[in-house]
Amino acid sequence: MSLYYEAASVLANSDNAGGSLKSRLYRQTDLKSSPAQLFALISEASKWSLVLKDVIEKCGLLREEKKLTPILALLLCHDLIVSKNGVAAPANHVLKLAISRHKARLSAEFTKARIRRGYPTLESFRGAVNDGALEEQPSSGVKTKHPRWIRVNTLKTNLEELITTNFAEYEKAETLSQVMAASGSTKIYFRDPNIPNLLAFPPKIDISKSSVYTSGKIILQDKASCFPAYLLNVAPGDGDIIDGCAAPGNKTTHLAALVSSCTSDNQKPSKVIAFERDKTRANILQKMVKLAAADGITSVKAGADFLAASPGTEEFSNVGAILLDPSCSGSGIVGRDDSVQMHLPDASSQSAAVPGSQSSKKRKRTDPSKPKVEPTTAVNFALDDSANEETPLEEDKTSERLTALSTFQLRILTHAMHFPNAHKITYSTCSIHFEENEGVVARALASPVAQSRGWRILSRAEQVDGLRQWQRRGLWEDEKFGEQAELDHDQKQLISDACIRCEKGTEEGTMGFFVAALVRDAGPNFNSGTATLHHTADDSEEWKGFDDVDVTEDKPIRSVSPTSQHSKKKRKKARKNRV
Ligand SMILES: C[S@@+](CC[C@H](N)C(=O)[O-])C[C@H]1O[C@@H](n2cnc3c(N)ncnc32)[C@H](O)[C@@H]1O
Repeated sequence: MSLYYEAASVLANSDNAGGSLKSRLYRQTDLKSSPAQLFALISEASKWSLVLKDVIEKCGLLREEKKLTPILALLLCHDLIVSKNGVAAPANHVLKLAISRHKARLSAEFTKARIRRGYPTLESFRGAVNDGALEEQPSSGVKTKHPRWIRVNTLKTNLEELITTNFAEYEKAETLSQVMAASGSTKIYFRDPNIPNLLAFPPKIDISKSSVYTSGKIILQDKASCFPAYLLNVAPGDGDIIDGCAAPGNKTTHLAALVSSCTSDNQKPSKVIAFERDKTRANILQKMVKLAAADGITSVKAGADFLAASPGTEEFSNVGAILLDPSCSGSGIVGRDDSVQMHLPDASSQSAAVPGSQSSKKRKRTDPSKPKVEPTTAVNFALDDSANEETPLEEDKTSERLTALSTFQLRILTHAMHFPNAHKITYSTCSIHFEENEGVVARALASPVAQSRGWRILSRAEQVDGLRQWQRRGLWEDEKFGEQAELDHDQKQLISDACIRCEKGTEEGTMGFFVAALVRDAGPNFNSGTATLHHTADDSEEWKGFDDVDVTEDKPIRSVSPTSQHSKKKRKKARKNRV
């Protein structure tokens, strides 16, 4: 199948696959074209689609070329008249022939469209399109821009070096809102006040081809996604650290950087042990770890299920901290390629402009003196947090699915509590749902393992500087917890205040996110050696049954709710001592 047919089929998404374009391409294994090439074609064509839709309609292309669907026409027209590389097909290819015979008319209409919009040169037109200046505003009139967050990879460079070399031409902005409102070509950055070594750049900055990215000196990581590793507050003597659900590896490499920065020469170096159950994603994880120069510190357990790791074994005897970022609904993800919205030409359109139609309306003029910005034809696959979810489920918010996910998440969290020398855990999701967030944390705190091992929530006052000051905290939804009678107001208040939330579409410029830290005050060696899952003295029969649930996100989950599995009495007693 040609590149264009493949791109059209991905866009048509006839299987109704969930997730962003990038994650769909990333998952599809039967593609002939490279996912990166397909992504570049689709995202570039989408940027121009508002313009090209008019051009195609004015030429009456779809009436004359019956072989072309609106999507194919748009992709081909983009490559024929916008892309510097032209149509990527042999000269006698049926699609190339179909589009090429209209080149003169399409080019003429394209020129008229440019002049009508007030751009004297093609380069100024390209610049405006790349900056998103031609994008339609939503009907609300409010368009939230999401900054491009960049974490400086301190395993390879440092912040000072980066801003005096790679970003030497960039000016420091005073506020995040300045950056969020800036065009992609504006050279400014904002230094984040909450997370060290984190910078925000204008939303449309294209960094994926730059050597600073391809060399691993920077990681494209949303601010919220930096919270878990930082909240873990890695300290000398913490021992090894597990990342239980690691791919693609943004938090793993962040952890490795933090571990490395607090390890002194005379100390036994700590290791990051990164579990990833999915083999394909584990490959990406391995690449990311290597690129970030975290491979010396990190041991990747490719294809390994964290739930199958036996806490009591020698291999994990030195594990002091655990980061858990399990699969979730992905409802907080801000897909950067959400902007892959094609304005498709109407097949029945006439060659003359329809009065009052979009095509005949005047478009906003932007400053044509803006510096030239080349459109990206990059085939470099920039990996950011939109790839964190292997099966994002934005559309799927049914309570049944949330119950299944939270059952799995609770299982992961309680499993981590069994590691004999672990004394801190962070639990995070990129979900906005209470059931996957505060609900899981509250239920984990009430579990027998939490009770017997002394796990409690890390209060806001105890949190690391930067996150303690973060204003957006957890919430409590009685009706979704279903066991509210057993937690009093103060306990709910303590949990929600200790939990950290981020909301997408706000002036904080983050994705939707949740994180909480759980700690054991007794510290390392507490209860040492007693924990082996399913065989601990502290696991009640009910919780053992619960631990046995076979949970994979790809299949429906056997419905075993902890509510049905527990005697209310036991849970009430447990909760009383907890929180
Ligand atoms: C939300 S993603 C993690 C994103 C990652 N922490 C990052 O920041 O780049 C969840 C990952 O956990 C993996 N996973 C889910 N269940 C697992 C398990 N039981 N053991 C190991 N990995 C698991 C999934 O395959 C997926 O790659």
